Amino acid sequence: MSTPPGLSGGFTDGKLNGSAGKAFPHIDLDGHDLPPSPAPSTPRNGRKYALATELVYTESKDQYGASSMPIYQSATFKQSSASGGSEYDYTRSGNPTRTHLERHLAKIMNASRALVVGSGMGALDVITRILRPGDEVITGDDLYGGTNRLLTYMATNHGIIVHHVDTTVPERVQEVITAKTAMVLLETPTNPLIKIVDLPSIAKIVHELNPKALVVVDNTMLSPMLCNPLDLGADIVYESGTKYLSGHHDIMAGVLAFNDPAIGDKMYFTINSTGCGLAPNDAFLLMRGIKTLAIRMEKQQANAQRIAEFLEEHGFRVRYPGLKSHPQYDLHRSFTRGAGAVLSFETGDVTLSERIVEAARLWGISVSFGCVNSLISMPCQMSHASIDAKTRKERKMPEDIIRLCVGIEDPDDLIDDLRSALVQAGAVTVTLDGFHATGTAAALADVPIEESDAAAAPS
Ligand SMILES: Cc1ncc(COP(=O)(O)O)c(C=O)c1O
Ligand SMILES: N[C@@H](CCSC[C@H](N)C(=O)O)C(=O)O
Repeated sequence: MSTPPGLSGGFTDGKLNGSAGKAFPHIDLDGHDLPPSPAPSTPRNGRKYALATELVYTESKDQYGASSMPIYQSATFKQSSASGGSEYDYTRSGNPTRTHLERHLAKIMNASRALVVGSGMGALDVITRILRPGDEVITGDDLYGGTNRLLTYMATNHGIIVHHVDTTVPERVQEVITAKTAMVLLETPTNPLIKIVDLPSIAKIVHELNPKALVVVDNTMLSPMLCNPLDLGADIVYESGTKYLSGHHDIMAGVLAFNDPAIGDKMYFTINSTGCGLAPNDAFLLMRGIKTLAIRMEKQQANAQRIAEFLEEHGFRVRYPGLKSHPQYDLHRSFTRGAGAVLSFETGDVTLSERIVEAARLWGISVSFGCVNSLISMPCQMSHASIDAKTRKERKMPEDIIRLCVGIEDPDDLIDDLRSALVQAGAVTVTLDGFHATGTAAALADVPIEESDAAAAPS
């Protein structure tokens, strides 16, 4: 699949695409040529320029022409008459700073409308409120722990039937679609096993078999810089603005985007009714973060590629879609513009993984990702701990898996710190020629990822 129209300015494997710039000179990657960018003047949903340009380009509607939209820190607005006549009345219903951000997001997400709420989970909550008892939801068997928790809550308390299937195989989704399927919820790459879900194929299957079912995509792992699910057949795209979009881990935010006005109206109704819209101050910070998304993602992704290659070269089995060894390397490239900055690897031993994580100095032990500083975590004990141990085992989530979320630091510093942590933890054998993964970690590297994932697929 070629790059969708209007999406020039993306990049992959540390290389910028088209007119947006040149590869970082210190990155020696075996780069891949992207399809040529469409003419940058192709207008689409109000976009004229390459994405990197559109991220920073805003048309301020501020009365004083402020170059950065001010924070309208006001709960209420004076109306010109008792019967209305003013654009805003109350910040729960709408606020100029929030509207400015929403219009900007709609533009960069190729949507006709975008809305912002207090967190990524808040966005999913707004979406799932359209479900009714008896409705069926199809989703993955490897997905963010909080998403799993909310869907489990819906199933337990609101009569929603949730099917967890291996969404990396479109036929598994096809097998469970019925007239009752109201929603197919997809995440790609999956968190934390970094499996790739074929969004265009699944969206096509779902719309053919049940035109009423909504295809919902969580784009948190890629951001609009690397993927525009609405162009690939999604009806609703949402993401955690806490991650790449804001980029500094200083706010929580959630973003929703759609093209169908009826969907937008329903989502807005819920946001206004429940009062979960993003506060003006956070809207300001999110807007500020978005302007540097291209440059942050470019650096984070280039760093992630270096780290993934470093680990693989030293005998670890690494899950990262920028590596040719990833079983779905070509599929990922077919509908995205880069591999992102989250990767995971296994050691085969929980205690060993704990030792590595705790020996790291530069890498902070923290949940979340998409931020300027690099993080290391053990998903089964941290981000995915809300999935109970029995379910984790059934879904064959490796308890020892280590997730790395790569930031913008100097990559040599990150590699040095990781190397020291591996040595200190006893995860590698050091020889005069260098060092190599040892014991179970080394043995794991001999088992192709597709084999262990196939073993993990629920029957
Ligand atoms: C893939 C994914 N989706 C959604 C969320 C939820 O976002 P938030 O933490 O902003 O609620 C997270 C992380 O929290 C995530 O990793
Ligand atoms: N204690 C939190 C954990 C948040 S995980 C954040 C992020 N999505 C990640 O994958 O690291 C919770 O229970 O939700």
